[in-house]
Amino acid sequence: MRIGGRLAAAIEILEDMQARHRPAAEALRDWGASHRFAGAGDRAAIGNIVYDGLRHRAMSRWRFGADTARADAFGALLSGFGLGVEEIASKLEGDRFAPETMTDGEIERWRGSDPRSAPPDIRANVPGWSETFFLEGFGEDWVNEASALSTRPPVDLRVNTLKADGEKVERALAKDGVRRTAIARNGLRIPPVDGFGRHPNVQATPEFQKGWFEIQDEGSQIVSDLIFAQQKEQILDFCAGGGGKTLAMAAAMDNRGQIHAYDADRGRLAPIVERLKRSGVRNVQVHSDRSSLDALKGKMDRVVVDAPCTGSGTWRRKPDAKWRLTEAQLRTRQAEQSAILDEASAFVRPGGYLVYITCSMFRAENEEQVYAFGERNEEWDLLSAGEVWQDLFGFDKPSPWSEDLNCITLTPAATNTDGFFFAVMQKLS
Ligand SMILES: C[S@@+](CC[C@H](N)C(=O)[O-])C[C@H]1O[C@@H](n2cnc3c(N)ncnc32)[C@H](O)[C@@H]1O
Repeated sequence: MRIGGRLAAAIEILEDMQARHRPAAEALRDWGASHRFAGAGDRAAIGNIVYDGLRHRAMSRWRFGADTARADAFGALLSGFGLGVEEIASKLEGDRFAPETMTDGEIERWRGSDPRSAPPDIRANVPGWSETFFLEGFGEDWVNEASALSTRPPVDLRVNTLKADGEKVERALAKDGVRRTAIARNGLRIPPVDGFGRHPNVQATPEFQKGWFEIQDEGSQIVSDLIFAQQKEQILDFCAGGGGKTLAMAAAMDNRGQIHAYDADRGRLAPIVERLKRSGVRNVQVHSDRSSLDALKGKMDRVVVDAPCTGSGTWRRKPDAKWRLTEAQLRTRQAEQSAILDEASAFVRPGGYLVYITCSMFRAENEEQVYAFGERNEEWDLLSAGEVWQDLFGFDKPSPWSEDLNCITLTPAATNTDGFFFAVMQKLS
């Protein structure tokens, strides 16, 4: 397919998403199933236009003055791919599969609009309602922080130290352009792709099948490190999901001690079994039944709450989610988070630790939850995650956001990772 056909397909998919309120991955998959002639390269290229269209949606629609899939898709080529107006016109010329090229009116509107004069939420490419929530956490830096969520993400790998080391994996994937991550100790990174490029399918490699590495964003690796899981400890991973952090902790513990992995949603927990096997993890007990946790009350050295959240820290990877999220959903997540913190805290032994993690950028889901928990429960102390950071990563790495060295927030702008929040509290008695 030429660029015109790819652009037309992206517009069709974006229209479908808008009309049926469906996630991008689902709309792309259905389009692929009904257009079997399109090869892997075409699908990836169409995906890039769709995802960049969603990443830059607010600014594209503002500049074109149109709330349309067409504005998203042309905006993707202009802002995401960095193509010029003339360049696009010449690429579409004579292509019978291309959509109508940009009209004089559209070009005039695009060129006549100055992005710097756009309202802050447009410059940040986020929903208007979220401005207040970004402002609470990042103050006058909020537009810079939020707009970094519109960049393309890398693919990050965590070397599974139970089976391999960094050099071994780096050698095996050298042709894929992997390099060491800046902060995470066992991380490798394949940088974001340009233009129509696509990342290699590293999950298809024999090294992945052998369990040498996992796909895990560097931010997720860093917070897994900050949990500071110690060999011989008893740890409850209360929101284990597919086990991303469980696996990282198991490797940090060198398969010693015991991790109990639980999730309220059995479907989300299910993949963990296969992943544990592939990774050679032997110190994890999976609990799909809540009642099987009863015997652990008051006995755990650490309890990890990787809470359900808005996922605003992952908008680089899931830009459709930012346009679907509502303030009401954020409020629902907050209520869940405080209930889960209260429930999970009962498993911590006196002197033990409660770790709270989200992949949200919003203070309302992060510091506010931790401070409110402290007010409800006086026998807990908020510890300095900043000191653990310095012990683990030193002083020469990109710095996370931290009001007081206690809680830590990673962001694409600050640490070049997905957005993550980390806090740890100790039970005094
Ligand atoms: C951010 S995800 C966990 C991701 C996972 N820890 C990882 O690293 O791959 C949050 C998880 O919390 C689970 N969850 C939601 N409500 C819960 C509850 N009341 N108790 C336990 N888990 C819950 C969800 O099913 C979801 O899998």
